[in-house]
Amino acid sequence: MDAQRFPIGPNEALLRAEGVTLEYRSGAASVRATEKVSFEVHRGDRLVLLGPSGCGKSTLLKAIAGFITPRAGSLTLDGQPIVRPGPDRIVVFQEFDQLPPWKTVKGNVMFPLLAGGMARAEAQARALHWIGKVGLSPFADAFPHTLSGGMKARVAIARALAMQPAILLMDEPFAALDALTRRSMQEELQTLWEENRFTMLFVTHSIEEALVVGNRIVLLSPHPGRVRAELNSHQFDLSSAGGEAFQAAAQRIHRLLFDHDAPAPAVLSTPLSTRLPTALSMPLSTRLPTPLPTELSTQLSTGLHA
Ligand SMILES: Nc1ncnc2c1ncn2[C@@H]1O[C@H](COP(=O)(O)OP(=O)(O)OP(=O)(O)O)[C@@H](O)[C@H]1O
Repeated sequence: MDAQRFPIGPNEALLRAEGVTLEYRSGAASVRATEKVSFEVHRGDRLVLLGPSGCGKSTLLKAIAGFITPRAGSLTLDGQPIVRPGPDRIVVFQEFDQLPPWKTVKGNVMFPLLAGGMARAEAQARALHWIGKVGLSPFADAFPHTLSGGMKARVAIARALAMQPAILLMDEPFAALDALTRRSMQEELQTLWEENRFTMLFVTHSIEEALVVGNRIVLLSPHPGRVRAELNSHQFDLSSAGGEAFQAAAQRIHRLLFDHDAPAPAVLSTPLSTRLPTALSMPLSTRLPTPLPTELSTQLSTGLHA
């Protein structure tokens, strides 16, 4: 991998959402998915959009991917307005059956590279590099139906990173996986990020996943999504899951999202200088899975502790 492809600038905003209101229209009816949402993703960030089901997370990701035009506000990447889809923004979804079943793992990863005009030999080398990075070298010639859910997730991530996007957009990529596989995928994603320092925008409605995966978290209110708070979470990883500080952070997030009597947080008034300046301060410690306390296996779809 050409390390130059994922440069980290000092405190540099790569993606900017400013006052983004998104709506779905059907005839005279319209559904407002988000309202005046603002946040920034810096180069090398692992920013998580966290909020309950229906708060507009996926819609925001679709708008950033260029499939939906904001009703109000603006989205820019590297200072340029986002007006259409492009190879600089690749989305990984949770439906891994998006992998064409008639193509091998290698064929799946090569496909968008070839479609983008890359020479076959280069596409193959690039594909094999990323297949190796996600630990699937022995399965390069396997077909998707012979792979587990976690392996399909790895192929989707390899395919996305092989495109060397400016930003990787992940829409609950591990939500369909069993709990153990989900945890190992979160860990593998961390390892990949530590090795390659790509920029990622990750959508989830799991508080624990947000704390483990992100270096910053933007909390969205229930429908229509508005920014409720922005928090640093770079100090957490799978090894801290279940610890006191982790539980306190999870409970605080839960209160911010659902306790309307909680004091209003510093929504967007958090000065940029107090945000995590770069993703470089993420500890590079080895991550040892520890069991999550059951009271914290919080899924926000219900708004209640599970
Ligand atoms: N194609 C559509 N047409 C009309 N309304 C839609 C469409 N897609 C989503 N919505 C509505 O927009 C709102 C936001 O949906 P969205 O899928 O972005 O939420 P979400 O936060 O990603 O939810 P989840 O976590 O359940 O995936 C919801 O009220 C949803 O019903």
